[in-house]
Amino acid sequence: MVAEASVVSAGASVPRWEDDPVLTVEHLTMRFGGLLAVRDLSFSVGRGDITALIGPNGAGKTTVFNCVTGFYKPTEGRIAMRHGPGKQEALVEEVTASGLRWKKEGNQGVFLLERMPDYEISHRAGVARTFQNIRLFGGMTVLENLLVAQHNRLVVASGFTVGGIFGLPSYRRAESEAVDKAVHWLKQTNLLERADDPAGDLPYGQQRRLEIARAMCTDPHLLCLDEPAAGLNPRESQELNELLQSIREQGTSVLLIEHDMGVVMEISDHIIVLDYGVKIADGDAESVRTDPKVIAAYLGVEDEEDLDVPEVLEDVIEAVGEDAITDLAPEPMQDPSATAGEAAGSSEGISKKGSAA
Ligand SMILES: Nc1ncnc2c1ncn2[C@@H]1O[C@H](COP(=O)(O)OP(=O)(O)OP(=O)(O)O)[C@@H](O)[C@H]1O
Repeated sequence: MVAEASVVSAGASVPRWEDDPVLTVEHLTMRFGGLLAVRDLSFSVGRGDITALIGPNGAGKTTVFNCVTGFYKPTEGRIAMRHGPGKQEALVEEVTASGLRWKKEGNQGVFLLERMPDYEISHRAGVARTFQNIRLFGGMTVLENLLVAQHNRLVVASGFTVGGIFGLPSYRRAESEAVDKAVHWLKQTNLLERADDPAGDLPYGQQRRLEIARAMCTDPHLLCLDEPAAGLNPRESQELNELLQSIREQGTSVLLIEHDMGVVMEISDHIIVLDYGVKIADGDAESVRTDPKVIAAYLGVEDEEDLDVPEVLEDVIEAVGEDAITDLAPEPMQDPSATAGEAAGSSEGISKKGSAA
């Protein structure tokens, strides 16, 4: 059950994700040579929400993920991650103007991800990700994979080796906390029984869950998942839904790219739809599901098809030109019993559909 999608703020209804965003993407553009993969894209990811980024193949979803997680440097745009509640507009503007990459003040913090290298994005800004293709250490055990994810913290606790070699109490404490955290996420992902098995021996669905567990061991503020349901059977997809909802309940915001609409519509608080690198819809599941632009993008509907022009007529138009057949076309049939309003309504429906494609 997803939470209420909007809050009333200063008398106006503002979507919750605009009011308390963990991440804002503003005017993001990404070019690859002559190819414009993402064009002037802006959206917010609400704190504590599951947000889905969807769209047909090649729409630019992974490119957006790669910009957010520092694998690509955007051509233009600002990507602001926030720790602590609220929009923190003043702090965002201050960091932007100062040329700094990030700034923390008490329990608040702003991180401009487009200025940060990928390791700082995960380590400082608290953004973790998984990939379309599973990237585990196949020869290590399941537990070791989760301890490697906490390597930075353990290295610091070891005083950069000395404490680890001599087994200082601070290191032993950090090591035991790391194991506790790993066990917590092994339980959450139903993998505790496989803790000592090589990760490469796990079935595909379990490897996907292990990737999520590994990302969660870094205590992220934002978990980015690239097609987590790809290749899962229906039972595994259902388990994934439950896992992601439980991650949200434990306070981590989730941003996911997903083609499985069953997963997206069931668990998402907020959905952003891309097509050809441009945002075509942004709202809750219900508004996106029924948006004609989204339906058209997914079905690959062209204007003419949308208006029910038969394929043969398109061929004729191509052969003789549109002007030549306009004169021949009969007047549209009208039900004599229809009122003027109904007739106007039906033509408006068509024009809306047409403009939506
Ligand atoms: N490194 C790159 N160099 C050149 N072109 C790229 C690169 N990465 C992505 N593209 C192009 O950018 C466009 C968007 O690709 P992207 O992978 O972001 O789409 P997507 O929505 O994630 O697609 P899919 O659902 O198939 O994964 C595509 O035309 C793709 O070929």
